Amino acid sequence: MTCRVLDGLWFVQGIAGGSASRVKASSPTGRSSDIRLDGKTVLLTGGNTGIGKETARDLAKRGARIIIACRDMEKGTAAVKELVEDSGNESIIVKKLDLADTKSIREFAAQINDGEEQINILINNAGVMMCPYSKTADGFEMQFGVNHLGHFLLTYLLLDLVKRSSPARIINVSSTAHKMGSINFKDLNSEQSYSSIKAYGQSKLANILFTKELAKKLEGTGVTVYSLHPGAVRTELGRHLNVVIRASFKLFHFFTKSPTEGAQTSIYCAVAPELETKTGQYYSDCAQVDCSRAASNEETAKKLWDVSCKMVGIDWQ
Ligand SMILES: NC(=O)C1=CN([C@@H]2O[C@H](COP(=O)(O)OP(=O)(O)OC[C@H]3O[C@@H](n4cnc5c(N)ncnc54)[C@H](OP(=O)(O)O)[C@@H]3O)[C@@H](O)[C@H]2O)C=CC1
Ligand SMILES: CC1=C(/C=C/C(C)=C/C=C/C(C)=C/C=O)C(C)(C)CCC1
Repeated sequence: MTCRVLDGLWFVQGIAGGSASRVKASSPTGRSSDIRLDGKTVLLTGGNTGIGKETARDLAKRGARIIIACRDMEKGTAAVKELVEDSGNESIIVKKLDLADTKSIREFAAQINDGEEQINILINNAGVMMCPYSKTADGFEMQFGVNHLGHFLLTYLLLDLVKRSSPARIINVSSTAHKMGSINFKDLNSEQSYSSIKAYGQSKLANILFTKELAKKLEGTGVTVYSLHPGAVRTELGRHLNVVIRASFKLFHFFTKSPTEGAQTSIYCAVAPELETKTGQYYSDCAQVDCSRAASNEETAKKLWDVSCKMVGIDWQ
């Protein structure tokens, strides 16, 4: 089977991407991608809907074994049924993972480490955006807890398996919203004051800082790491946006991407051969792009790493 995902799809650089121009979504070399993933295993968080489900669909069509990690088993089972039917790939499974609970993350990782022989591609995709103030089971602000700390701990717990599966890739789905955030070390959990948009920005900035620091630590291991902005994509992520903003997104439908289009940069980071020698970079519309200065600050990245270790109770040098 040949899958041509990068060819023939026209992407919209979303409103959140800063430009409304249409760009051709092709790899830097302009090649379409018919890469196969037979014999490879992909683990993807939040794969029951949105960008995650479309990423899973594509990678399943390439022959990979797919593990969808999601918090709602009913939704996850429905997604697996749909993806198996569509792709003809029966090697798609769902496992329970609630990133808002470190106990669930540890249980999930233990099951994967016991039951799986390899993880060649780990896609940290799940996310929550601009929710009303709430805390995870461990008392972390929800967006920082799920989007950053949950994936930080998950990656740590799966890393030996990922390393043993090298060449392997870790992909962190961030956002251009990282530009609106800063890491507020004095109040990471937004207990003193909460802005839902700043907290989202902080969590997405943390995704990029984590990517860069992890890439350095993994140099020479055969495991490469990427972060990305998928574009402004019509998914359930906007469920907490107010009605006016949602209506504007509907009105300016032309400037947003479908979930299939929004999945392309994740797929690109997962399969593009030209990325094999690259690590730690940030991508958008299937091309490497610059992230903010704050996201390139090595001191902040190191400090965030150390604080994150303390918060989730691990020693990760
Ligand atoms: N849509 C967009 O325009 C943009 C999206 N992104 C990023 O893309 C990624 C995917 O988002 P998108 O597909 O749009 O959003 P969706 O809301 O459609 O999907 C998010 C997924 O994350 C899951 N999730 C949320 N909280 C948890 C949790 N505690 N534990 C496990 N899974 C959880 C959701 O599960 P459930 O179905 O149960 O809620 C869902 O499967 C996110 O990281 C987001 O920040 C970045 C920039 C723009
Ligand atoms: C909820 C919802 C919508 C909006 C989703 C949006 C607007 C998501 C934007 C996310 C961004 C920009 C994230 C950046 O990191 C639609 C499609 C209008 C349809 C109705 C339901």
